[in-house]
Amino acid sequence: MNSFLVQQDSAPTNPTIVQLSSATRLVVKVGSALIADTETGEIRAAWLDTLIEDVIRFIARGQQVIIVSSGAVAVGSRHIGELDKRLRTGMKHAAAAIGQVQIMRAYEQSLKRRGFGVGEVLLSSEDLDDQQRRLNNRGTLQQLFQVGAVPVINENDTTATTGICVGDNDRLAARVAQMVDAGFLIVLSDVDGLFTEDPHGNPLARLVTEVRCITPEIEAMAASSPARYGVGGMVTKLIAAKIAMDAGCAMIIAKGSKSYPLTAIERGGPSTRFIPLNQYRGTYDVGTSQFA
Ligand SMILES: Nc1ncnc2c1ncn2[C@@H]1O[C@H](COP(=O)(O)OP(=O)(O)O)[C@@H](O)[C@H]1O
Ligand SMILES: N[C@@H](CCC(=O)OP(=O)(O)O)C(=O)O
Repeated sequence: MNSFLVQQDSAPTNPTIVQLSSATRLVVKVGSALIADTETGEIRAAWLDTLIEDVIRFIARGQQVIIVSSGAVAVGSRHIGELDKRLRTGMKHAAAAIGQVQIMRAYEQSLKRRGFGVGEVLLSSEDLDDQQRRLNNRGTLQQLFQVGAVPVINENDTTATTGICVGDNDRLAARVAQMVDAGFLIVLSDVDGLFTEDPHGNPLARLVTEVRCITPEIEAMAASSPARYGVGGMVTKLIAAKIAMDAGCAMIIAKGSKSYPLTAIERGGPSTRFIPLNQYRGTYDVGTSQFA
């Protein structure tokens, strides 16, 4: 049997409803193009409100939700008049420092309207590599849940340079999911999921709805990002999927640009689901590495 299923017809829905309610803990990763308008760099506050409503609904049913949010550079660039250019490292740090404040303010305002607080957690690669730091971060996240604050994580961009950074929030989110033993990592992006090729390059590319094993064939589908602020494209999302699946966490990639993006996934909207071995209900032949 194939290790992935390609959606063959034009119906924009998944055949299986995703049971997000089954997880105690979820990590939701928000891509730059969702939080910041791609043309103006302005925060998409109305959209953010609908995401937060979804998050609060999950919390109300007893789940813990951690948000990993990109967008600091995209939002900050607008404030330093560099929206149209690829930024040099120093300028990127400045943009991130400015943008991060704006983003957190938007999360805070939206959560406050619903009676919740927000906790900003900025992580570097050392925070994830070092066991003691990982334990400290886990503890902090747990405390935030207890006091009714939703953790919003980003990479500590002002200190991140090549070699000492995670580099993209797909991997960061996967490592956070691993750190907190999340049941689901939901990657909200500007595409419905993994396609057989970059759909922006080939409109005939087909959506892959389910991946049980990241084979070289799957890896060959992924390209990097043509977007101005997106980092890594599908390449880093597949690396993230590997990290998550190895940790027993299912990962979902879905387009998050419309209102209530988590509700859309739960209602069976289009997505790619990466299912780890421990959640797969069929049989797996270790000898042939095949699913049946
Ligand atoms: N096989 C593929 N399937 C879907 N998207 C792909 C693929 N290969 C490359 N991409 C690109 O990846 C982009 C999403 O990644 P990115 O721009 O980094 O978004 P985000 O900000 O959500 O992380 C898509 O817009 C698409 O152009
Ligand atoms: N830490 C960066 C995000 C980098 C990143 O991975 O962006 P994206 O590919 O849009 O998730 C920022 O906040 O601008």
